[in-house]
Amino acid sequence: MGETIIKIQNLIRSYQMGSTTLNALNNVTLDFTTGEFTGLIGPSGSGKTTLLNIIGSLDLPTSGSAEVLGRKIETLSPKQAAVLRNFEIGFIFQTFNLLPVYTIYENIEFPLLLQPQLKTPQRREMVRQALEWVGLADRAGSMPKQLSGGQCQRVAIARAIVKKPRLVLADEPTANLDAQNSANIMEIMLKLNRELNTTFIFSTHDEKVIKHLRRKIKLADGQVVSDESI
Ligand SMILES: Nc1ncnc2c1ncn2[C@@H]1O[C@H](COP(=O)(O)OP(=O)(O)OP(=O)(O)O)[C@@H](O)[C@H]1O
Repeated sequence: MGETIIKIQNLIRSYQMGSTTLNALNNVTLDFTTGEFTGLIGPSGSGKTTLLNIIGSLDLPTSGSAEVLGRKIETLSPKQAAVLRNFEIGFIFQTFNLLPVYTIYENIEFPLLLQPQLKTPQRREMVRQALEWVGLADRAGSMPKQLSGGQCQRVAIARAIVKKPRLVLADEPTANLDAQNSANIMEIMLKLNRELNTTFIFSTHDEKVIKHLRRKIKLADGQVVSDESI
């Protein structure tokens, strides 16, 4: 059993829609430990992205608490939340979110520039290593538009892991990929999980992701309806 790194307690995230309140998350209590390879699974609108966003300190609970890597998300100032994200959490999105006017190298280097203590030679070595992890060492000088969708997602993975975060949050990472590319990026993430013990939490309804998960948390209408580990 690994160390508990995320503790979610009685979490509610609601949105006011005119006179009605919609509970995107409705009393969620969950723990996550180091080295998990876990998915939040559920139909559209079940609250997967909302939960990932709160864990990633991109959003705040309405009530309840979310403790992530020793910090209570609901108590962080915007600056403290940014520090947590910049230093300790990697993000992967379904739309890749690469910066189109920068090279692949620069895209991967970008999160390292937010850590001023890292000097150029260190950054260069870290980017080189991340490119190798995802099999794109020969494309450092390319622009995102010269790469396929699968290659762009591999760049996004490299960007997420270049700072060796303890936690990677991946929101529907295979949504825009075909079967072969999905298998490929899952293989890369499994390898990172195995070799660096990086904790991965996915939001997904893709069977190509689900079949690799060691823990499956099903959400429906903002609530946890099952939580199974193999
Ligand atoms: N900014 C917002 N304002 C109002 N309602 C919102 C907002 N963001 C999310 N919601 C609502 O919260 C609920 C949960 O949304 P969420 O995006 O977390 O679902 P999801 O499971 O990730 O869905 P999908 O698989 O489609 O991405 C939905 O009913 C959604 O409409």
